[in-house]
Amino acid sequence: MPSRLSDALRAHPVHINHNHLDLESVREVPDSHAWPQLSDYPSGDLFDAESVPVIDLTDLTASKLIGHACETWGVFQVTNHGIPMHLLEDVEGEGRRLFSLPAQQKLKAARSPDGISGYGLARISSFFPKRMWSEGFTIAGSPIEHARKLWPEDYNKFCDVMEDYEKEMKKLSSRLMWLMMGSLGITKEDMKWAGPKGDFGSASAVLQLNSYPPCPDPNRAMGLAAHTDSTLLTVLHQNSTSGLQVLKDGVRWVTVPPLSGALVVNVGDLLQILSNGRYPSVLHRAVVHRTRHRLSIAYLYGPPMNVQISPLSKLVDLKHPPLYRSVTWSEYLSTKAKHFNKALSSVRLCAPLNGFVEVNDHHNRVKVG
Ligand SMILES: C=C1C[C@]23C[C@@]1(O)CC[C@H]2[C@@]12CCC[C@@](C)(C(=O)O1)[C@H]2[C@@H]3C(=O)O
Ligand SMILES: O=C(O)CCC(=O)C(=O)O
Ligand SMILES: [Fe+2]
Repeated sequence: MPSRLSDALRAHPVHINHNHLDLESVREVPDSHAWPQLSDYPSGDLFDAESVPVIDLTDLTASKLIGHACETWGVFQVTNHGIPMHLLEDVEGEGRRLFSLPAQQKLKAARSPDGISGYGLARISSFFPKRMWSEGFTIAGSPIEHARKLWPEDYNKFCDVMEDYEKEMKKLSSRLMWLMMGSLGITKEDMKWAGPKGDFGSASAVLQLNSYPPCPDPNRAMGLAAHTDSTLLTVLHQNSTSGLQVLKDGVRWVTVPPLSGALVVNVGDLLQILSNGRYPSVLHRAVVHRTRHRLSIAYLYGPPMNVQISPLSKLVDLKHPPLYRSVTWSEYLSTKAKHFNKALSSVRLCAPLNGFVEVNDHHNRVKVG
């Protein structure tokens, strides 16, 4: 059974031609990038009656607020999270430096079909007939091999910043996990895989840098198509240009506004499984802007590759039967690579008794063009 992320994904190579159009230079959206139908659900923006919760992590009631946000939104923003502002600026700066390299240089570090790290289009691109208006760079483990291809003489700064950022994100994600678990009444005794110190020391994670160049006709293009993350949770830093939208109550897209210094936290599919459906993963997408370049950095956080994740026994009883079979992150990523938005339903055991519709059911109704 694969114990490394790279081995888990090797079984499902994704063949995408990364040698794509230079999006910065085109004046019109070409047919290859024109999405026929972007109005699957209305997106309110300025008229949104309610907005994504913003939670101060030093608030004594943070755990309760987070639990409520996970149940009702599947996403929230955190402030006072302890990540130094200069590190957020540095990671954004290094991301910008990478994406502003000439296309030919970036392609030297292209992700291989059976690889996980490197430059290229989003993995989910292969499920869509149209191209997305974005490019990405994925880091799993050390970034050195790919960074060296981008900057043969000058890769240290990039690697140092990314490694510092990953270290800080790992600590923050462990803290967020306990705040989430606390809100479900789960303690260290219930989560042995959190390790003897309870710090989720052997958790796995991937860092994904996303770049969304300005687009001449943003209503016809899609930055990153609607998806849920296969994670326990994702921590996202976005620059000052908005674009991230979440599907609220299965009926409308709500923009997550950039707040200086705040970080966005998403519930992923594995947390939906672990919480036995109490905290559903959030369907989200990124739209693009006519004149502004958008950048985001996602820290995709999951359990150790080979730990079986199943509904926590404290959350299972006669009224709440287990909704999912157990699955490792490694197996789940392979399933996602094969079945995309049907992955969660494919590990489902039975329909919920409370009649609530799981987010995955909405996926099947999202028009993908
Ligand atoms: C660990 C992973 C999650 C991810 C697939 C991947 O193997 C590496 C990149 C991740 C990412 C980032 C952009 C959106 C997403 C759906 C994708 O295409 O690649 C996620 C994947 C995921 O969460 O399933
Ligand atoms: O750019 C964004 O806001 C979303 C990125 C995202 O969803 C991802 O990397 O998984
Ligand atoms: Fe995502």
